[in-house]
Amino acid sequence: MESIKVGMLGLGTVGGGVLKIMQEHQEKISAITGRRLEITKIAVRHVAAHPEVAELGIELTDDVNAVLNDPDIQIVVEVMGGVDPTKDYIIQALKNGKHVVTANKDLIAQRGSELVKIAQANHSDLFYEASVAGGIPILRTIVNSFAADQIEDVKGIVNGTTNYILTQMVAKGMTYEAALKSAQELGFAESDPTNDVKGIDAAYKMIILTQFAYGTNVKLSDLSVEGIDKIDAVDIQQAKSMGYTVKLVGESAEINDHLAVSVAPVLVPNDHPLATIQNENNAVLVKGAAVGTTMFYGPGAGKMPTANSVVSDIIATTKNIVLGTSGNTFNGYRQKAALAKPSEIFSSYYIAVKMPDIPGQLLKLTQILTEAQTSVSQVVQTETDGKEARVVAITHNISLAQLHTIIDQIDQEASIELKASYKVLEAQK
Ligand SMILES: NC(=O)C1=CN([C@@H]2O[C@H](COP(=O)(O)OP(=O)(O)OC[C@H]3O[C@@H](n4cnc5c(N)ncnc54)[C@H](OP(=O)(O)O)[C@@H]3O)[C@@H](O)[C@H]2O)C=CC1
Ligand SMILES: N[C@@H](CC=O)C(=O)O
Repeated sequence: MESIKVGMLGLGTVGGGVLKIMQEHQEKISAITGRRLEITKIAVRHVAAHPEVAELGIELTDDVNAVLNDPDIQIVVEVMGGVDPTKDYIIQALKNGKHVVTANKDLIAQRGSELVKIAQANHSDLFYEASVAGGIPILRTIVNSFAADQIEDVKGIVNGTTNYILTQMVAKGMTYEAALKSAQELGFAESDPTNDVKGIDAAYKMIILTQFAYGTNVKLSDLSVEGIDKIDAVDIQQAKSMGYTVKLVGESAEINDHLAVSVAPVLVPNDHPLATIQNENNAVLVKGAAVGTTMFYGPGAGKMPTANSVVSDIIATTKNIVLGTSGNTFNGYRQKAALAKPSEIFSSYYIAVKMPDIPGQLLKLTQILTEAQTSVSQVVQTETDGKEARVVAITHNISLAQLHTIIDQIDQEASIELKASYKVLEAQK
């Protein structure tokens, strides 16, 4: 059987999983592709840290050019992460006629369309299924199974680390810091977890999902992004007592031909499917005009689930090599859509404030809400020490513009302090 040589950049959490699957499932992969896939070279930073590789007859190097310029290597698997210098390495691989598989959402979200164009010009594949929702085959599903439908909304939990942290805080009463440390030890978090906890990692995934769902390229500054790093445990408990679970939710919706893409902590009703997603698992709800709402669920981070997606891309690329074709996953096919205005985006909101526990104070809050033409479904005083009270209001559906007015008015009222404002997800019908 003919062989196809594969080179890798990176051998960390994901790379280690790719190597394991490629070794253990070699026979099955050969049967499916008709080619023997052979990892011949792996570039890492610290060669001495990977003594196990020499025993496998694989060359380990700290020189990425040894992989990128090897004329025998046909597929380069990039699992080292980061944008620079990784982007240049991928460009070099593509210009050298190699096919590229990557798990790098930071890079694809920021420079994906440029890379796809280079891949197309060089008749190479550039696949990145693992970049969104780890082990869930969501990109290929959108490309293949939603091709005939018109997608109206994509929303879900697309960051494993933050969902793991929130689950541990709610279920085990763990502190935020302890839960983050555990997510890092389990290999879910990025090498620098800032992007995870600040919602940026989820935002990158929503940028890629938006491109796949609507054919439109958006950039990070087009999104409204908030992470979980500022959530107060009091609000998590308060939400719980009101029948909600706090989740970091990404949403990309088409509203009157305008796009609204966001990532933020959201109160999810306990009977909504997203409320049941635990630990590092992810779930993506895709609403199509014809099919209605569908849900895709599975592990969103971690060694083996992510590696499974990477290897499925390696197999897809190999099949293309055998067929003599190339099939770039995607590129934006529409002009940039306008972004939805705050007056077009509607939701119910959870608003938490602190105020002196004196008669007449609550009236000031209700006046602010009334002036913004906002009615509420619930107002509760959640705690008081006799001097200061915490009050939570859940609004009916209002526009984001109305929410901005309410927040501005609260900021101007010296005796009321805004503690939190979160979107409340509609019950799933
Ligand atoms: N972890 C996860 O659950 C998921 C990760 N991803 C993405 O996969 C990619 C890899 O993540 P992960 O495996 O967790 O990362 P790790 O930090 O575990 O591994 C990174 C690897 O890349 C190597 N590396 C880093 N910089 C260089 C460089 N300049 N030259 C050569 N080698 C380098 C490191 O070498 P050394 O070993 O010597 O330090 C290491 O082997 C990232 O893009 C990440 O966002 C996507 C989905 C899920
Ligand atoms: N850090 C990411 C890894 C997968 O993309 C996450 O936690 O989801």
